[in-house]
Amino acid sequence: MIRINGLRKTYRGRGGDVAAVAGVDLTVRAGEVFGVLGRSGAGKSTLLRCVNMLERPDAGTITVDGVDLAGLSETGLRTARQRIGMIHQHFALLSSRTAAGNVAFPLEVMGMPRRQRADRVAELLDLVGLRDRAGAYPAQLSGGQKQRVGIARALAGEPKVLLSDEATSALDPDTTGSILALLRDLNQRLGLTILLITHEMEVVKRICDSVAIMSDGVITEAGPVHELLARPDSALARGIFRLGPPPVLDDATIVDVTVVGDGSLISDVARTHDVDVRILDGSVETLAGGRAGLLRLALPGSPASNAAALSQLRAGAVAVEVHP
Ligand SMILES: Nc1ncnc2c1ncn2[C@@H]1O[C@H](COP(=O)(O)OP(=O)(O)OP(=O)(O)O)[C@@H](O)[C@H]1O
Repeated sequence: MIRINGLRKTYRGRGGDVAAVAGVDLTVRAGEVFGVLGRSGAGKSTLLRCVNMLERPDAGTITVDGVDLAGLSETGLRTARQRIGMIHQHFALLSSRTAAGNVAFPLEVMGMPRRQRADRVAELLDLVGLRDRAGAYPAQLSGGQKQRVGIARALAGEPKVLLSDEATSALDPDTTGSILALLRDLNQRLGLTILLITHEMEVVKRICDSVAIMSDGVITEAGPVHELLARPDSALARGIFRLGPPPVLDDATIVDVTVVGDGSLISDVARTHDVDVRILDGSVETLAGGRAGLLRLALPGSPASNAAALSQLRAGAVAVEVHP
């Protein structure tokens, strides 16, 4: 749905040049929630703003739903942008307009007739659970309600893609949870592809199917969350599952096992090989709706004597690391 190739954007300033995006390739598949995770200054906003050409890249191509954005005229770009919604950290609502008025704004720009517009606004406010606040001004709305208005407005042009620029960073944890749940729901109900940027691992854990980790203008790791968890050197896995250094135990095999699902693999292995598996430590998370965990196990005896049990673990787990 979104293809980014060789993207570069450098800001030139008196203090020197800043390569905000220094060569990025990314593919976001249709219907997925894709998160770009990184610290402040990593280049995430610049990357996102290039995807709807609010920022003109210095080099590289961006294709959204098969359309190469760089090749479009200003008029072509305006049309393409209607198919790419965007929501913002600080909501960017017009304070002089009600919730309904804010949602109506892009429809007015599109030239939709008044009667049809009123119906569409009601439908959009319904979609985000805010019909009863249609007449409220932004100053009368909570942060979560403002973001719901922002989401309704972003969906006005029936976009296929929604860009989210730190949409929950200004919200408290409970409200963050409800906005993330809404985004997930819209993703599933409307088949909406969502590309979001965030500095919060929690956002990735809650709704992302795929993730890219960005640092100093480049992507250091990218892919579906469950595939990244299977990579032994994954920074995502290290960020999600935090275990301390393994203890030193005599005559035991210590093994870290990444599992998805209900973790029944561990009891299967214990039963099949009649081995007294102990769980020394563990971290279990719900990721994009599914369970995943990193469990640190101790099996009595050496790795060689546990070869059969280890091979069953390798066959059933996402990743297995045996400590020397
Ligand atoms: N308009 C601009 N002019 C000059 N430098 C800029 C501009 N926008 C961003 N930068 C610089 O580019 C780098 C990347 O910024 P960007 O905002 O894309 O990062 P970010 O990961 O989104 O961080 P944050 O979450 O703090 O916005 C930073 O060093 C920033 O100072």
